[in-house]
Amino acid sequence: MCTALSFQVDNNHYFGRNLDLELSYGQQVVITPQNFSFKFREVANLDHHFALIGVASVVDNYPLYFDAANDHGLAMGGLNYPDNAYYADSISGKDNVASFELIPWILGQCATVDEAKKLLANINITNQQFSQQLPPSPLHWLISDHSDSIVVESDRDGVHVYDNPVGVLTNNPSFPKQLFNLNNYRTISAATLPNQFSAQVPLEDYSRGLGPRNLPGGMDSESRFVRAAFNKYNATWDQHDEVANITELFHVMHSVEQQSGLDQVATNPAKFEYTIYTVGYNLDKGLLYYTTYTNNQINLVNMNKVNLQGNSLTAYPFVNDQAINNVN
Ligand SMILES: C[C@H](CCC(=O)NCCS(=O)(=O)O)[C@H]1CC[C@H]2[C@@H]3CC[C@@H]4C[C@H](O)CC[C@]4(C)[C@H]3C[C@H](O)[C@]12C
Repeated sequence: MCTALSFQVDNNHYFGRNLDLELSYGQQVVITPQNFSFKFREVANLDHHFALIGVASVVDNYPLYFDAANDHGLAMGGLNYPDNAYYADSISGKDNVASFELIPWILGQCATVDEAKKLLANINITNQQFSQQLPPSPLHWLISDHSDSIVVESDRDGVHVYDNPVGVLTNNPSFPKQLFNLNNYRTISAATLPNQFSAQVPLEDYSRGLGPRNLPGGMDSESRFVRAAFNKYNATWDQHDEVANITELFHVMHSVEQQSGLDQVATNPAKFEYTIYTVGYNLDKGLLYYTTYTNNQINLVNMNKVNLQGNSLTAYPFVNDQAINNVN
């Protein structure tokens, strides 16, 4: 399970993502500079492209991105979409892009959601595997720029590119169903509303916080979709203060985190899915902030501190140790 979202506060643009899983793929924070050569299976290679910062497993010097942003402020995350994702064989005349190539192919060339839509117009997401050990993962993708978001789903009936007016994505069911489900929560409110149950039943406003009481609290993907959207739209953002906004972003992301021990893996009952990492990108400045399950401190990696004209990857292992601030 995973959650991703984007939001804007005046001239500041952010993108957040939780990775919820019971195992690690050896992921790190990886910066890909503009002259790193992206070799693709069928579409033309990208020898010169936009620079990327994100979370990836590096295998054979290839960054397999889970989520990333480019130096023009476009961000993208791949989230689990099991049983629905369907990748086809190559089709001649189409842009045949393997599922694991989609993030670098889009972020390497597109500065905006509109440009991504144009590039996606002729796509076929193929079922080629990165390697025998790494078969294709069933994913769908959230793509966001400074003002818009779209969702890409490759289903049995073809590739769909949906406008995403709320800028949130979790997992199953398909995006149109998740978006429709928000209608069921239209009376959830940050304010405590008057008793509408019946004038004949004197119900009391006995506690603060009754307005959003029926916001779903579950770890499942429908609950997280509704909760992430409500919490994002009702969060108190600041026009100017980057630290305040990043702090708020991590509160929203952690409001849909998976606490370890609560989400047992059906196929392996000794394991529990938990929020391995949370990232928050500042899309204007090329910044990647993160926390991990065992390190609540916010860590920052700045893409501009490496030579973005270079041709080799820079990888930073996650800092997983808890940083306790000793006060006395
Ligand atoms: C599993 C994760 C989604 C989290 C999630 O939702 N977990 C629910 C588990 S459960 O379904 O509930 O049991 C997804 C998100 C991004 C994915 C990587 C993308 C790059 C690369 C693509 C290659 O083709 C295969 C290997 C590869 C490293 C991928 C591994 C894995 O698939 C990643 C980590």
